[in-house]
Amino acid sequence: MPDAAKPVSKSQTTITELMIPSYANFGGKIHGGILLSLMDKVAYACSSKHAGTYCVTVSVDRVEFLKPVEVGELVSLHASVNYVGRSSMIVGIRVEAEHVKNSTVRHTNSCYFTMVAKDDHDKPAEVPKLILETHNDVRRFIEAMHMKEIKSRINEQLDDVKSTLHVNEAMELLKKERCIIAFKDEE
Ligand SMILES: CCCCCCCCCCCCCCCC(=O)SCCNC(=O)CCNC(=O)[C@H](O)C(C)(C)COP(=O)(O)OP(=O)(O)OC[C@H]1O[C@@H](n2cnc3c(N)ncnc32)[C@H](O)[C@@H]1OP(=O)(O)O
Repeated sequence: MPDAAKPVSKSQTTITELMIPSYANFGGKIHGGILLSLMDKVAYACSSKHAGTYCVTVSVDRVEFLKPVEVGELVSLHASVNYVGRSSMIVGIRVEAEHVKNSTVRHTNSCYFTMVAKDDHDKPAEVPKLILETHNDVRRFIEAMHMKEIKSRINEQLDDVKSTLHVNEAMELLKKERCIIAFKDEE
């Protein structure tokens, strides 16, 4: 019988990994794909601890590589379940890069992974309720509720734009953009 509720603290997970030279891109900085893969790993570990089942990644929000990560730094990814629905969980991930020699820690990114728990038949499975033990837990839960709502509004608006867009009529919008229209013969 799965737990009816679990505290946020029970599934909080941190992964720390040394950034080795083979993780670097042509510019010598750590490849974004490596960081994304670590984020996926920690989101999976954290969500499956909460759910007690296999989980899948459904959606990734607010991944922005604003500060490069260097070879030799220790990257720590701190994950916690911020919000639960019926089968979905929003996992917040804080990424920090530590330069061991000069003892500096930089916050490089915070992002949000939506994970869904699956049962043995590959169907979405109900997850335990979340026990909010601190004011931070409550703040993150409420922020996630807002995030979900804003995202759904943005998705609706984008669908609306796509379904009502008439390219020939909208070309006027391109006048100030840095693009050149050069149609080749279209079949
Ligand atoms: C460079 C080196 C590489 C090395 C590499 C190593 C990588 C090391 C990683 C290891 C870590 C392992 C990680 C394994 C995990 C995967 O990798 S999973 C692979 C990628 N993900 C998938 O395949 C998921 C595919 N999608 C699905 O299976 C289905 O769409 C889902 C997610 C089950 C949803 O199914 P559905 O029939 O729509 O079910 P439905 O009941 O409508 O929705 C279920 C829930 O999903 C939510 N949902 C549905 N769509 C969305 C959406 N778009 N956004 C948000 N929520 C949604 C619903 O709101 C609902 O939530 P609740 O109300 O239940 O809370």
